[in-house]
Amino acid sequence: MSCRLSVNLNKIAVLRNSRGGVEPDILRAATTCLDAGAHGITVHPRPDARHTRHDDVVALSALCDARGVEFNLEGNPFAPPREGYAGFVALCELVRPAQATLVPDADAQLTSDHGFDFVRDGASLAPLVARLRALGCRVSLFADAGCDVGAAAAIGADRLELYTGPWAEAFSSGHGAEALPAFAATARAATDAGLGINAGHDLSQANLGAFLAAVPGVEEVSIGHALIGEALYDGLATTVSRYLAIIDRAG
Ligand SMILES: CC(=O)[C@@H](O)[C@H](O)COP(=O)(O)O
Ligand SMILES: NCC(=O)COP(=O)(O)O
Repeated sequence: MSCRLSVNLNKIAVLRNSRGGVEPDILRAATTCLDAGAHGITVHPRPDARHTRHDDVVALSALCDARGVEFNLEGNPFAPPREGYAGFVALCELVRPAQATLVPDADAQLTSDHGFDFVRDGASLAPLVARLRALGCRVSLFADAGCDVGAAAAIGADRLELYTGPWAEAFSSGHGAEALPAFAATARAATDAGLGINAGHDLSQANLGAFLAAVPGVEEVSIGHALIGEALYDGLATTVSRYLAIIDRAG
């Protein structure tokens, strides 16, 4: 199975918002990534609208629909709406993303840093997952390596997205080999339970190949922070094609 690459464009919006206005243009960035072969676009609009905003979600969703590629919308379904942020489920109802990825982030969190506690949150997640699936979305749940896969499978989602922050941290401190077995075991258990596997957070050109080589069945990676940073040096299209080459080599 060949893994697919969804490029997260949050960081393009960070740069744009730092000055107001429309540059860098998030639609142009998305088009460049897709032209370079990326399989889809991800955004994770946050309630404080610090990067991607309501209008970005609408415009990127339309672009992905027109291009026939996956739009992956991430967010916390329990975060209340506020001015400028309709709420995750309301956004999904509006744009019907091909994939809805549920992430348990607190409102003011710097970035995502953990998956769901499926035993604790299963009963509240199940009806939301059913509602999103009824919209036609594939539903993915953000999950820690070592999570309770049985409890996750009972919720009725299609996939788990493995939170790879701990992998990236272990890799950069020279302890990657110690971190991988928990990811591989969780991926195997999820596959056995009928769940697909996505992965994301702090994946980079440096750490992606080793992750894919060790963790079976990863169907999609969503990558933003490192990819946009690397693109400052090498250009967005070249950087996307380098990720695709890493994915190809991993089989
Ligand atoms: C779920 C996940 O790991 C990413 O979506 C990450 O949260 C990106 O969000 P930021 O760009 O706000 O860090
Ligand atoms: N789901 C993970 C994602 O979209 C991108 O995370 P990151 O590469 O920005 O850390």
